[in-house]
Amino acid sequence: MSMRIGYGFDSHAFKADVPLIIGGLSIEHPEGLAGHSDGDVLLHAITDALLGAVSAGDIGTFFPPSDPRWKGAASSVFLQTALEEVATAGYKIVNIDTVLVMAKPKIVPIAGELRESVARLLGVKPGEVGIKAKTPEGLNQDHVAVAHVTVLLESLNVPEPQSLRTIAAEANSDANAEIDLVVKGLVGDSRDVSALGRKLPSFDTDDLT
Ligand SMILES: Nc1ccn([C@@H]2O[C@H](COP(=O)(O)O)[C@@H](O)[C@H]2O)c(=O)n1
Ligand SMILES: C[C@@]1(CO)OP(=O)(O)OP(=O)(O)OC[C@H]1O
Repeated sequence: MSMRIGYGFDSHAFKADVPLIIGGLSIEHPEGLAGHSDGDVLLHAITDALLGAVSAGDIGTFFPPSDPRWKGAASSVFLQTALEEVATAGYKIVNIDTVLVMAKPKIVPIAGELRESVARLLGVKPGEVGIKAKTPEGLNQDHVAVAHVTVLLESLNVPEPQSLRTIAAEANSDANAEIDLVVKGLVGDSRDVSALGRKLPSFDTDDLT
């Protein structure tokens, strides 16, 4: 089994009169996050962490901010593409850990809901998602939301070539037994069908002496 680690970061400025969406969750707050898309800072950082873990580029290479198709888009669309890249590379998520940095709103009271939302979007259990928060103390960034994300992946369970051979051999012998049964059903037990499908000499071998 092989493991991969990914790291993602994003930041968005707060903006009046837009909905605040973090981790796919609508949060009651007087301001939302500015962005070309819905500005979901956490889903953008998770998307980059997943893409980075499988060396598949970053969110902007798949969804350029210059492309009008992504104006106001739900960030779950970006996340879905990153999940497909992870699966195509032959990996699945082990766990994910996050830090949100913002002065307001307080994250801890809604951390449970955030975990549920992110876990649902990722197709993992809530216990595999960590949500933590910090204020931007001393950074003079009270009007900005920042997200840091790490993700751990492990390779999908692909059978070893040896067990594939065993599966093929078993399937083959099952098929042979089934053919024997069908032939017996058709011609009855009076004929020996065990040699059907095998090459036999067309002359009597006793004649060889
Ligand atoms: N937006 C936030 C920021 C912080 N918290 C919680 O407060 C704790 C103290 O934060 P400091 O940045 O002052 O160290 C932090 O550990 C979080 O539990 C929060 O809920 N939401
Ligand atoms: C998500 C994209 C999609 O156009 O735009 P934004 O919502 O502006 O988000 P950002 O994290 O600044 O940039 C990544 C872009 O790909």
